[in-house]
Amino acid sequence: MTTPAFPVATIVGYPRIGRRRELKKAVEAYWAGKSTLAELEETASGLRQATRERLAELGLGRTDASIPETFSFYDQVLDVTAAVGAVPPRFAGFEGLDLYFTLARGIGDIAPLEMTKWFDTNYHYLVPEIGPDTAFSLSSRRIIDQFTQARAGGFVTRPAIVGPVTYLLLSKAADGAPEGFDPLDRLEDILPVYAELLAELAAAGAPWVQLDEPGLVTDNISVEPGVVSAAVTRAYEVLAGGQRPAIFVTSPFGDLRENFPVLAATGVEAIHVDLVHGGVPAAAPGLATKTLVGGVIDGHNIWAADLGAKFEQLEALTELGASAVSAATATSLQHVPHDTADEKWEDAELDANLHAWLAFADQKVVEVVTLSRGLTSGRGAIEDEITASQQALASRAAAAGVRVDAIRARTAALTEADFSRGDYDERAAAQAAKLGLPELPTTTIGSFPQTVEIRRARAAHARGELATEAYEAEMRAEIKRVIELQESIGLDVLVHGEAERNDMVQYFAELLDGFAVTTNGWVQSYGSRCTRPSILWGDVSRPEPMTVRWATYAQSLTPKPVKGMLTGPVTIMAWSFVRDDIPLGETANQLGLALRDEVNDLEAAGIGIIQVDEPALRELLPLRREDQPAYLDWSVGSFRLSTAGVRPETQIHTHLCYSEFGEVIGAIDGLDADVTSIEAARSRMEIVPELAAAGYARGVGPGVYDIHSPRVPSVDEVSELVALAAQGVPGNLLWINPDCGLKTRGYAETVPSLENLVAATRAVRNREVANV
Ligand SMILES: CN1c2c(nc(N)[nH]c2=O)NC[C@@H]1CNc1ccc(C(=O)N[C@@H](CCC(=O)N[C@@H](CCC(=O)N[C@@H](CCC(=O)O)C(=O)O)C(=O)O)C(=O)O)cc1
Ligand SMILES: N[C@@H](CCS)C(=O)O
Ligand SMILES: [Zn+2]
Repeated sequence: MTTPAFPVATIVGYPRIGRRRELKKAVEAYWAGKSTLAELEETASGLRQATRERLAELGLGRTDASIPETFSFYDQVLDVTAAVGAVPPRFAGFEGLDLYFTLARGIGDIAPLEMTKWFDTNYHYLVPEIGPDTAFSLSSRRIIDQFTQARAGGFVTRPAIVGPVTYLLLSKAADGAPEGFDPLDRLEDILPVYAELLAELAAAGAPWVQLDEPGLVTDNISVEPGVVSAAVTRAYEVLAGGQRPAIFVTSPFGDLRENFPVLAATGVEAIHVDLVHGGVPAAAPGLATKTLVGGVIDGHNIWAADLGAKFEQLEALTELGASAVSAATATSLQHVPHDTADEKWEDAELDANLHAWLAFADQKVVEVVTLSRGLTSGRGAIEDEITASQQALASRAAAAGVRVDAIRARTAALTEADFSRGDYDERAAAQAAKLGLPELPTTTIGSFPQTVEIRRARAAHARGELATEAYEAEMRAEIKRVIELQESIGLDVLVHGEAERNDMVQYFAELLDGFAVTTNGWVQSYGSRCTRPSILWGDVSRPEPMTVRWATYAQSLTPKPVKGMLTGPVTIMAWSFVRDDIPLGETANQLGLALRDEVNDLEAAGIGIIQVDEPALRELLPLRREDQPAYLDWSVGSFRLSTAGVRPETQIHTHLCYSEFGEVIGAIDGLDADVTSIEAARSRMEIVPELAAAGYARGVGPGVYDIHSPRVPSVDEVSELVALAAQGVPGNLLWINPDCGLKTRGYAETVPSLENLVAATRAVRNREVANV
């Protein structure tokens, strides 16, 4: 086969939710029965074509495979599950897009696939369930059809698929698989299906295909690195051997390290290296026939690049003896918003300056195209752009608020004592005496359903159509309803319900100095759910209390304790775009201090239990083990800083979810919270024996109600999970709560689910249930 030239400029992927979340709206309308399948397909097809047109307008080639096809209705890992037909038996009877959405969301008693973090991002993928008997066959032609549709619309694009090694590394063993079975054991069986797909793409005229292999940059996986390398060799020996387009393997999120020479020795035609998270690799045999694609533009953050420094990285790649070098992004751009032009910067706190410092997806495409011009025509051809990029960086460094001496002085003066609360047993005794809670206290994680009315009121307030006073009165009325509801259900520790919060991070970013927020900067978090990550550009401080009046209002309505509710420093950082000009640990301490002031103010206002959520604690864990201790040190430290200023009788809670926490139990212990609620229902309490084995001896609330699905768990189901939890957590330390907040749920399922949770707890307390 003659290898077609790899495009000199490309991106690993592009946002697919739409500039105005058109896909979210279309998919949700279809789920709600408000539109037909044909209408959904038409919207999706229109969005794909609009994306291609936009990328061509920004400078990517229309017909040279520069533009990747990275559209997905829900998730790119689920797309492979559908393509290879790896459908667990409980979904038998469903077909097409309805099967696809049922795998994602479940229905009735059919549980969906589990969802978990995609590498170190706030994007979540659906975990494939692979067993020894999973049958693989090419079961969806969508990937081929999308290429053909693009062709009909005047484009020759590059289909992009999660590669076979990463797909299996991200899978979990299906229920009933024998001990010791690993999904990677099925590599030989899945490869023929990938090969068939590649052959079909070649037959449809695709010159290149992209196989995404981020699994090769992490050693944070269950199998040994040597096993991964052997799988890479085998996979690409098989795939390169067949009828196929030229193969481009990407390696976003980290350094390929030992897998770089392994890939170089295979028959693939182009290899991507992430030069944002990793370094320029050493030359390796096999490169002479390959294109090296330098992932120099950060797809996971929003700062405009220093084009001079990026061009130097590309120049270093040209020294390695590859047949050609191209410019690209380090990761897919799905993790950043579409376009800075969609924001009204003149309205923003920081005005037009911020605009000049930023690059969203479209600006990043232009950066890549500019660098590629330097590659083809020499640095001189892009000197003006290099100078402009360096001037923007200089203006950013010098801007007011980027460095605030009083904030730096406060973090510099921190001592060991600021991070420590003293002896847990003494605290526990003081809290028990003060709070007088029953055995197995029941609580929720914080948010109650965000109803259409709440969101509508907030949108009207943002548009200036609803006065602040009226908006706040509506929120107070909602808080009152939620308090009364919890009292009537019989929960022990109440929450105010977070009605006033658009998002648990953005809400705080709007109130803290050092952050900017966007209006249209949506990024997909999972399926149709999106967030607008805030932009952390300067030194952080808290101009005034943020939550105290809401918390005290809620507490004034009930004699039961109401938890104060804050988002922790690590999670605020993980779900914002963080600055890249100072160490993360410094920002974490600034946030820790701002939150500490809030925690102390809540305590002074009479709030006796304060929850500081850290669901993203595991998310930022570095992908290479050697980098993890330093991260855990600053992240755990910043949480402790935020919570260590309170008296012993004030009970500090934290909450963890959306990740597997087994490997960071030391860090959970390090947080030194009095009570930790943790997602556990879907994994049927997997974390409990892990905590027990580690000797964890503070309060724990392993989730007994899976809030990700609209299913109402029965009293028996909840009792069973409580019984399982009780096997690993002593009764005096066990709390009963759902897995996570209820904001994505409706009241129709929330109320009976919480009633069942309380009923199950009472049955256990009354010893009506065995094994407890
Ligand atoms: C708990 N999780 C969170 C993560 N990240 C966050 N930043 N926040 C989280 O809570 N990561 C892990 C998990 C799971 N991830 C998510 C992510 C997103 C959602 C979610 O429910 N998102 C909502 C949008 C939330 C929001 O910002 N709401 C705003 C704006 C609402 C809106 O769209 N308004 C409309 C107008 C409405 C009308 O007029 O009727 C508009 O602006 O067009 C708000 O409430 O004000 C989503 O729908 O995607 C959950 C879990
Ligand atoms: N307090 C938040 C935590 C979500 S992770 C909530 O209940 O939504
Ligand atoms: Zn949660």
